[in-house]
Amino acid sequence: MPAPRRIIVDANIPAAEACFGELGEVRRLPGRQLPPEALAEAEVLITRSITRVDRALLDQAPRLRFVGTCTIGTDHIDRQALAERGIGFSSAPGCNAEAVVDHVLGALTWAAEREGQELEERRVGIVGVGQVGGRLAARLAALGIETLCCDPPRAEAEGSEGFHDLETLIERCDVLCLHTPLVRGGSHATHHLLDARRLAALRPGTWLLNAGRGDCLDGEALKARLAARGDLLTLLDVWENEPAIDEVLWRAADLATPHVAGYSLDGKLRGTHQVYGAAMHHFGLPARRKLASLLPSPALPRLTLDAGLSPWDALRLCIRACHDPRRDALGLARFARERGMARGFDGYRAAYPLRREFATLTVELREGAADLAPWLEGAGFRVEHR
Ligand SMILES: NC(=O)C1=CN([C@@H]2O[C@H](COP(=O)(O)OP(=O)(O)OC[C@H]3O[C@@H](n4cnc5c(N)ncnc54)[C@H](O)[C@@H]3O)[C@@H](O)[C@H]2O)C=CC1
Ligand SMILES: O=C(O)C(=O)[C@H](O)COP(=O)(O)O
Repeated sequence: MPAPRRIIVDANIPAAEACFGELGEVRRLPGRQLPPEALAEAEVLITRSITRVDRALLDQAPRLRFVGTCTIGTDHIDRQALAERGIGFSSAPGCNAEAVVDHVLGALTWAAEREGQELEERRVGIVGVGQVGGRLAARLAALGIETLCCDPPRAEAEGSEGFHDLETLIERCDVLCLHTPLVRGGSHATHHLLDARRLAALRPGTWLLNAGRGDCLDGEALKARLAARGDLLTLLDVWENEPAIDEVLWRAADLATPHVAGYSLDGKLRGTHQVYGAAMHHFGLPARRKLASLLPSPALPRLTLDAGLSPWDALRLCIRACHDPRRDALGLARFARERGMARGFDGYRAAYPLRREFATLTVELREGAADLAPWLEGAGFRVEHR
């Protein structure tokens, strides 16, 4: 198959030239508004989640031979339409799952501090136990936190042991973390999975975190519950109608971030690299570029701890050294104030500060702090003893 010459990439894809430049001429464009003249010529289209690749877009792109999305989620892609036109496709499964889990730990440890509790006092329900939810369950278990998992598709395929239904999680958990993909039809649809009835059933004091997709939760119903009872702690990273999100819900949320849970540099570059590999394979070409050559060394490679910190204080310190979700909440607020919500939401994401994953930080423990090792390793940091 001849190599493609015209490649469109979303403007916010790091290392796009280094990778897709091996195929042909790379043109960066704003993903929400791809110009018709560029689509008319494009043979390869590489997106993130903000480009709706549907029949209307494909009608404008008659030369397209491959579409890639450097994201985990694929709800913005009409895969049936691609298949019908014989257009190759790849997403980047798992690419930023570690980053989302880092973000969840940052958000939950912040909530615990705000409420004057430790996380181990709460039972965490995980809805959607795939790449993200599964890794979250593993890290929470390593920290000694009780978790209940809900994943009906997995329960059906693998047997129900270890899985619970959503009603049980709502009834028994103090924290509910939503990590489902957006699925609009079928027996396991997730659109408004947390609907008015389920939101009303949440126990007073529940911490509700959504880092799946905004449409998995009925925002109007959540707003109504918060206005009527104000008895939930809400940690929202994804929203209905991004980027023009509901500003009343945004103000009501306790921690409101602009869909950046997966925004580590590591996660973004893994996404680019996975899709690059798939595109090269599609065109029968060798993928020579190595992921390691794209990743810079971390700006904060090491931290040293000595005796004196409790495990949770040590964890909070290391977590915040890598990623503090409050910075993203403040960033969204500032950008929204300066530019209006829709432009501010996208603007903050486009200017996202450098963030590396917990696994890039080595925590060196002096002798008096050696007993912190299981906690720090459990949370995802590398540990060395001195
Ligand atoms: N906030 C952010 O920045 C990010 C958000 N995401 C979102 O998180 C989603 C999950 O990511 P992964 O874990 O990597 O995907 P995955 O495909 O590995 O796992 C999703 C899991 O959800 C389960 N599931 C499907 N329908 C369900 C239902 N009705 N109830 C409960 N569970 C259900 C599936 O069986 C699967 O195990 C993505 O599809 C994406 O929408 C992903 C990355 C970053
Ligand atoms: O990977 C996914 O799925 C995500 O939700 C992305 O991390 C979101 O990033 P953008 O595609 O909105 O840049």
